[in-house]
Amino acid sequence: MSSIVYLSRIETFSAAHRLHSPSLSDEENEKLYGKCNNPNGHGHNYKVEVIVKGEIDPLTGMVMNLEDLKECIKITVMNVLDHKNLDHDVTYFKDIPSTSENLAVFIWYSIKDYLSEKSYKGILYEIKLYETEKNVVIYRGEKSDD
Ligand SMILES: Nc1nc2c(c(=O)[nH]1)N=C([C@H](O)[C@H](O)COP(=O)(O)OP(=O)(O)OP(=O)(O)O)CN2
Ligand SMILES: [Zn+2]
Repeated sequence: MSSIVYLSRIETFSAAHRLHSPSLSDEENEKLYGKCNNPNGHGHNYKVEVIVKGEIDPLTGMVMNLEDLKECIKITVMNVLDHKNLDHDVTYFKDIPSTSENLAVFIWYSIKDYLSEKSYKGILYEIKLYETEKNVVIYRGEKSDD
């Protein structure tokens, strides 16, 4: 019987954003998001933890080569999000608010697609995104029924 192990890597990136929903009026946005709706935005030093899950390969002793995970995060997260304005530089956030919840889902699908192309299909287990030291979002690819 093979052991199932969770392997994790953490990276940090800096990005600016403004919480603003295009479906709401300016007044409603200001009321809902408060200081985070500041028209000129604000920034965070985000921390993202990417966790993969799988059997230990008996030949290599690894669930996944960490060099591959490092490269994956560099291409899907760092190159796309680090030192960027999420709302202006990332098309995904053109029409949806750049909350941590939406950002975690964006990162999940970017990493999932990358890993699938690299023969690591189904290995992604969890994205844990720290917007601040106190505000943390977890996404595991789950969807509601509706
Ligand atoms: N559900 C969510 N609520 C909020 C989000 C979010 O992404 N999802 N984001 C924000 C702001 O962007 C930002 O995170 C708020 O920062 P801040 O209040 O400074 O962060 P802290 O809570 O860590 O700081 P305190 O000093 O403890 O207030 C707002 N809401
Ligand atoms: Zn913010």
